[in-house]
Amino acid sequence: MESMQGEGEVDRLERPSPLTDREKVMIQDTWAKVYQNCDDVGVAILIRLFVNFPSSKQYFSQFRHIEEPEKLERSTQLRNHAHRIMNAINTLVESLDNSDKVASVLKLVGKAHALRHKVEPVYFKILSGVILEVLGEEFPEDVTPEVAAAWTKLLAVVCWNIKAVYEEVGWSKLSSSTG
Ligand code: HEM
Repeated sequence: MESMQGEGEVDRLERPSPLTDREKVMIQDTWAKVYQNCDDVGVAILIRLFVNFPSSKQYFSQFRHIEEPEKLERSTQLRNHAHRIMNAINTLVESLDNSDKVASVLKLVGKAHALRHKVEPVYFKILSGVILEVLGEEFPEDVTPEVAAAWTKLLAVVCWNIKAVYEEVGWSKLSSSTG
C-alpha cells in the first residue's frame, strides 16, 4: 500500500454486502431495458467518461488526443470497448446468483487492465459513477432511488473485486508513480 497516494477513493472501498433477492430483481429488470439499447447506452457511457474525465483517454491509442464528442463517437476502439463493457455487465447481471462466476469474470477483467492495459484502478470507480449517472438520465422512470441504490451496490461489488485482483497481482508495487 506504500505508494498509493491519489488512490484514496479506491483504498477506502468497503466490502459491499451481498445483494438481496429484491435488489437482484430490480437490477435484472432495469438491465433488460438497458440491454435492448446496448450499443447506444454503452457509447453514451464512454463518451461521458472521456468528456468529463479526459485523463481516462490516456490508455486508448486511437483517441487519446481527440476531444470532440462527435469524433470520439466514431472511434471503433471506443465502440468496441463500449460493447465489451456492456457484455461483461450482461454476464454479471445473468450471474447474480453465482458468485464464483462473478468473481471469475472480474478476475479476468482486473488482470487484463492491471497487467496489460495498466489502467489505474480509480478509473473503475469513476466509470461506476458515470454508469449510474447515464442510466439515471436515460431511464428516469426505471431508475428510482431504490433501483439506483441496487445498482450502486452491484458496481461496488465490481470495484471491490477489481481492487482485490489489482492487489493480488501486486499493482501497488508495479505502479511506481501515482497522482
Ligand atoms: C467494468 C469495467 C470494464 C470492463 C468490463 C472492461 C472490459 C474490457 C475488455 C473485455 C477488454 C478487451 C479484452 C482485454 O484486452 O482484456 C478491455 C480492453 C481495454 N480496456 Fe476495459 N473494461 C472496463 C473498464 C475500463 C476502464 C475504466 C478503462 C480505462 C479508463 C479501460 C481501458 C481499457 C483499454 C485501454 C483496453 C484495450 C483497448 C484496445 O486494445 O483497443 N477499461 N476492457
